[in-house]
Amino acid sequence: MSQHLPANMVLPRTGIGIDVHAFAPAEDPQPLWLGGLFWAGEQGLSGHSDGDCVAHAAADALFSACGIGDLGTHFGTDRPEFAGASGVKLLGEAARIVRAAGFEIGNVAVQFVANRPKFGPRREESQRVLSEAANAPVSVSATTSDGLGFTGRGEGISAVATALVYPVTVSEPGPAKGAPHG
Ligand SMILES: Nc1ccn([C@@H]2O[C@H](COP(=O)(O)O)[C@@H](O)[C@H]2O)c(=O)n1
Ligand SMILES: C[C@@]1(CO)OP(=O)(O)OP(=O)(O)OC[C@H]1O
Repeated sequence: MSQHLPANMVLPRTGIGIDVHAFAPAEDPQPLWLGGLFWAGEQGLSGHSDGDCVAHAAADALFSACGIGDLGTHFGTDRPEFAGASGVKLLGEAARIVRAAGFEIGNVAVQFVANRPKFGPRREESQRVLSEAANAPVSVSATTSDGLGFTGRGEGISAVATALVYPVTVSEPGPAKGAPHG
């Protein structure tokens, strides 16, 4: 498909990502990693990796924006090297893949749904860690689902993310100033 755009106009591209992880069962407790941070004393999430659904949703939104598949395409659960991998590492790797595919990242916005952990006091810290991983602005917000659904029952955490990317075109260098024409 070809798009007809005015000369010199570059369209940014949006992407979306959703990720959900269940809390690990009491008989197999896990540390909680969320938004790139360790949350001492909080119930952890289960997963092939560290279960950081905020970082995963952000990575998925980046892949979605570029049209280059999703988390499973790049970090499948059949890949032993990603067992226990940190969300920060996966987000950093996703950003590297996105740039290798010819895009730059405008920003990523993530919201997660959970009763706990109480996110507000650590928002800045989380945004700093994730933004450093992506080398682009990542904002994170949180909400409860007012006690409703699996997040309300405390069975797991869900996260949704959007991303904005734009294609990077490497322009040919023009003629040097003063160079003869023709
Ligand atoms: N895990 C969470 C959930 C929410 N917050 C903050 O509380 C605000 C109110 O949440 P409601 O679901 O009751 O609307 C929300 O806007 C967040 O600022 C939080 O810090 N951590
Ligand atoms: C991240 C991967 C890979 O370790 O495993 P999980 O931690 O299970 O996470 P999920 O969000 O289900 O995405 C699939 C995988 O790519």
